[in-house]
Amino acid sequence: KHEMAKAEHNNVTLGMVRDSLIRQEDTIVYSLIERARFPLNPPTYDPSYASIPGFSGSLLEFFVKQTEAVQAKAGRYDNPEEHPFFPDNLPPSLVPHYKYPEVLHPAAMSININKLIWDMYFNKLLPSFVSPGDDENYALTAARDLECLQAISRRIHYGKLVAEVKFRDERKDYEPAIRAQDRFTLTNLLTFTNVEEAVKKRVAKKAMTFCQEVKLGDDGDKGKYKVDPAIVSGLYADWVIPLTKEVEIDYLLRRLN
Ligand SMILES: C=C(O[C@@H]1C=C(C(=O)O)C=C[C@H]1O)C(=O)O
Repeated sequence: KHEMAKAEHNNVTLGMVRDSLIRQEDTIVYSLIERARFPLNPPTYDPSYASIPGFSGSLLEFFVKQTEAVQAKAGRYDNPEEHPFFPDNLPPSLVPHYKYPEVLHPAAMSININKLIWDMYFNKLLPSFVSPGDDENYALTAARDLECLQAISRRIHYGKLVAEVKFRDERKDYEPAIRAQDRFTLTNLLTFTNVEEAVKKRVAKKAMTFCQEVKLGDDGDKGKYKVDPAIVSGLYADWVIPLTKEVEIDYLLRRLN
C-alpha cells in the first residue's frame, strides 16, 4: 500500500525510499505546472474578498480547511505519510481503520512542519512562478494551491522514513549523536551531497521536459516553458531539500525517546 508497509519487515532500503522521492518529483513538477495555468489571483488570498457565513479568513483558507476535513473523514490522515495543514479540530476518520505498520518511532507523530511549508509557498514560491493578474478563477486557483502544498508537504515529511532507514542501517553511528542531541553530527551523518546534486539536476531536467510547450513542426520559438525550470530546481535547492533534512534531524533527535 505504501513504502512504510515494507519497512515493517526491515526490508526497505534507502534506495527504495529514494525511488519514491524521485517519483514524487513528477507530482510536484506537474502540480506547479497546473497552478501556473492561472495568474496570481490575489482575491483568493484576501480575507475581505468573500464573506463566508460562519467563517473568517481567505477563500484559500476556507477551501483548505474544508477539504482537509472531508479528506480526514475519508481516512487520508490515518496514513503516516500525510500531514494536514490545519491539524487542530480535524474530524475523525469515518472509514474502516487500515492498520498502518508501526514503522516510525511514535515520536514521529508530533513532527509536522507544514506551517513552514505554508509560509514558504505563499510568501516565496507562489509569486516567483505564476504571472501577476486576475482571471477570477479563485476556486480553481485554491484547488491548485492545495495540490502543490500537499505534494511538497508529503515529500518533505518523507524525511521521517529516510531517517528511520538510515538509523537502522547505521545505528552505531547515529546513537551517540542522538544521545548527545548533536544536530551538527546528525546533519553530517545524514547528508549525501552527491545525492542532493543529482536530485537538483534531475528536477531541472524534468522541468525542462514537462514544462516545455510542445509544438508540431519546428516554428522555432524554443525555450518557452510553462514554469521556469530554474524556479523548480531552486525550490528543491532552497526549500525542499533543506526542509527534508530538518524533518530527518527532528525525527532522529526523538528516535531514542
Ligand atoms: C533524502 C535524503 O537525505 C538528504 C536529503 C536529500 C534530499 O532532500 O533530496 C538528499 C540527500 C540527503 O542529503 C537521502 O539521503 O536520500
